[in-house]
Amino acid sequence: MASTESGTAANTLVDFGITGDLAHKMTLRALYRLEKRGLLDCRIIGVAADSWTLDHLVEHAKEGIAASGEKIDDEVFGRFVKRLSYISGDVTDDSLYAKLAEELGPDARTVYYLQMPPSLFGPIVEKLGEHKLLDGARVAVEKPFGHDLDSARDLNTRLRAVLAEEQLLRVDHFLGKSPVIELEYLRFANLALAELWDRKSVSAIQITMAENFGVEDRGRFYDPVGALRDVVQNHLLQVLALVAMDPPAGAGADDLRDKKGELLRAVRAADPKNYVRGQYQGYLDVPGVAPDSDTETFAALRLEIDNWRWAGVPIYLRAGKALAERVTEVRLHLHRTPKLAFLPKGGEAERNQVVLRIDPDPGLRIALTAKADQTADWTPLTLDATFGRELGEPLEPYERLLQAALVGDAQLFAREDSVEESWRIVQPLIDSPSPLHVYERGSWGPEKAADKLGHGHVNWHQPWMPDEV
Ligand SMILES: NC(=O)C1=CN([C@@H]2O[C@H](COP(=O)(O)OP(=O)(O)OC[C@H]3O[C@@H](n4cnc5c(N)ncnc54)[C@H](OP(=O)(O)O)[C@@H]3O)[C@@H](O)[C@H]2O)C=CC1
Ligand SMILES: O=C1O[C@H](COP(=O)(O)O)[C@@H](O)[C@H](O)[C@H]1O
Repeated sequence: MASTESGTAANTLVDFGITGDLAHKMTLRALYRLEKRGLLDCRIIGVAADSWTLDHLVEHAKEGIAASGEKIDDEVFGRFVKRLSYISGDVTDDSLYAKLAEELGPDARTVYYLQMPPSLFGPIVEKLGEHKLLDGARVAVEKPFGHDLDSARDLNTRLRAVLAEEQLLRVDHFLGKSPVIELEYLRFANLALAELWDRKSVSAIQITMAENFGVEDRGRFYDPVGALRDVVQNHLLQVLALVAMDPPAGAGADDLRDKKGELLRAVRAADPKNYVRGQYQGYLDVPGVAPDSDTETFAALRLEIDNWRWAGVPIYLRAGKALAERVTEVRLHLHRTPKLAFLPKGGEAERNQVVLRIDPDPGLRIALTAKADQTADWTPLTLDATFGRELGEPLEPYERLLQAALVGDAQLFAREDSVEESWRIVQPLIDSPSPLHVYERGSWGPEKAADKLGHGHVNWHQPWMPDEV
């Protein structure tokens, strides 16, 4: 196994897949933005199959960065380009690694970033090992990490045969989102939140990831995957781990990851009876989708956590494409207060809620109840904070993750145990998928999701949307 120097800043980023879609849409822009902030301190060696010239790659990068809405500063872009070189070749071919070794030279402290088809993660890492290119290096691999529990275990075994766990960074871009990172601080640095964060106060947790667009041009990728594997197994369960874990005992990457792993271990394997699958009308016409596809574009499920903090609190997750809004949020419903005689109508007020909006326009809402003068009834009262306004503009997820990979901070990457536990949790839903319900584009998914999962608890709440400007 290669030796590890986790924590040592890299001076070289080898970007496998630099000509691909993710690079074009997101990661080249993230590197450019790091350059603009003065946070990029390495050379970048791009690797892909295309026999492009460096000039072609530079033009392609510039066009992709501009198309993402980023205003390009020529001086910054010039500095960024000076860092770039490009090697073309097939990653299954040994000659590529000979070229790479020559380009790296003896002094490289390298991060290999694999934004590549996942079937190539194993072969690339093994070739790097065979060519003795892994000593002191880190390897960041994109999602998905496996397509079920067995394949995730196999991939772990294969990668761990040549890499120490500290060298392996499993990317989940949700872990780079600032409100997701903020969860740990908000929860544990504020008594006002910390004291109500358990089953004594919380009656249900709902996590929603809604997208108001369909699969568009990604049919070939999406159809064999579906919503459960695409975003629930990874993004939503990672968020749940941060929402529900106990406080880490220290500041190290493993202190946090220990607590996340512990929480996920306490989540019961999902029950197919508490799972609703949907497919939006028109999905079957998307190019690349099988004409009789049974793939879900919507998944809603109820989970339970067997520990002292959360026993008996239903955890609802839902994610879908072509829904009414684009919004991702975490919502805690608190218990009802007693029916006190002096309160309006002597009746029940709405439950208080705590909402963390992850996207768009991250923020925190506390939903309370008041009685306005002159009225005989309850009036909702919300206390809202918008992080952008209060806390300043954050790094974008890929800026943060690429920078963390380069400086050797593993905290924002998923560890082996949490990835495998997440697959264990959703595996029964993969093995026994529930029936598929077709839903209208622009709706909130199949009505079944509300009926079937909500009964006896709380129904899905309309997400908190940013104010119209
Ligand atoms: N696209 C997205 O929005 C997202 C993608 N991801 C993940 O990122 C990874 C990459 O996805 P994406 O960019 O969409 O994929 P693409 O198919 O667009 O790009 C794949 C890259 O891999 C290169 N490649 C493929 N096979 C070989 C080979 N044998 N030898 C050398 N290079 C090769 C391609 O080079 P060439 O073009 O020259 O053939 C290309 O640069 C995947 O794991 C995906 O799941 C994660 C989140 C979002
Ligand atoms: O990983 C993925 O995430 C995106 C959503 O990411 P976001 O940062 O825009 O919320 C999702 O659209 C895609 O299907 C999935 O592969």
